[in-house]
Amino acid sequence: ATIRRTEPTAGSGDSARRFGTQRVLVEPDAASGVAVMKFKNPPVNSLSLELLTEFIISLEKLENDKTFRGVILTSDCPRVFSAGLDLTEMCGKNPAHYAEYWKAVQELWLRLYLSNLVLIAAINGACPAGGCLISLTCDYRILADNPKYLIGLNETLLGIVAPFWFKDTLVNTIGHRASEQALQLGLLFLPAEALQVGLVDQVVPEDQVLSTALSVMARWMAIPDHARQLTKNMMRKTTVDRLVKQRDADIQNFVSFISRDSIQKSLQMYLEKLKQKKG
Ligand SMILES: CC/C=C\C/C=C\CCCC/C=C/C(=O)SCCNC(=O)CCNC(=O)[C@H](O)C(C)(C)COP(=O)(O)OP(=O)(O)OC[C@H]1O[C@@H](n2cnc3c(N)ncnc32)[C@H](O)[C@@H]1OP(=O)(O)O
Repeated sequence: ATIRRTEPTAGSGDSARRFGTQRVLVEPDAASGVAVMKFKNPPVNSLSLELLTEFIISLEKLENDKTFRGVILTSDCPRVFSAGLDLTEMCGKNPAHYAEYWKAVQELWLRLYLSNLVLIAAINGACPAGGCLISLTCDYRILADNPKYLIGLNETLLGIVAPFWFKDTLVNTIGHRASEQALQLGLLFLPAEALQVGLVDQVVPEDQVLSTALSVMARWMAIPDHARQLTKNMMRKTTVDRLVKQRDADIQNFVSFISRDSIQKSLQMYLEKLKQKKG
């Protein structure tokens, strides 16, 4: 993927020179040190290998540019934040592909979860499974108050299982008992329920998600970076190290699990159901 610069937005000067890749738009505002990263992989921002790769490249570019201290993650696709992992990457492929794909999923989580940036999820659409995981890696989550925008780790509804580091991220957010129930039942929460259980930090009208994210960002960026970053690291490093210590085993575990005939059948059936739903 190549990072492309696009023309500055009208009347904004250099600080809003947009850049990004085909599937990840980056709208940086150097003056405030905040960049907005938008997933743009229509129709539902499914986390394909390409999107994961481009996301990692764009995130790394922002982390290496000391101008930026905070990033807001949001969607350029209407009604959907992200539909989660791209199911077509996990069925009908070969073990080598599954391994490559899972390594990219791990990489995205590792980079987001321990990022030195302030990360705020401006959730402007449905946020199941892998989409929910991305929002959980952020420091703060704002969800649009729309009953269609469900959020949760619903993997069991597909007949698959969220791996331990998905589980750990949820437990770190909503606690063990709430996570135990949510993961086993594959719960997708309505905005009010997500707020109540602590899965999101704020629920606001749809047209206020981004402005709310910007004002929350200002509050987080008022904290001296070094102190905040060390504190974030203290809170999250044990969780991250659990995966780092067994990344290859986790990949092998994924490949053997996803390659099972029964799992392949569940995923195919689930994809078919998604397509019938439209018919
Ligand atoms: C012990 C454990 C060991 C190892 C680990 C084991 C397994 C690893 C996996 C565990 C982690 C998995 C995480 C995941 O993210 S799995 C993906 C789960 N995602 C979902 O369940 C969401 C499915 N999608 C939806 O519910 C809806 O699409 C959504 C997001 C609400 C939007 O609805 P709508 O706007 O009506 O759009 P459509 O449903 O019509 O979809 C449009 C189009 O997109 C296709 N599509 C939707 N979601 C996905 C997806 N996740 N991947 C690929 N494609 C998707 C859909 O089929 C439609 O396609 P079409 O061709 O008909 O246009």
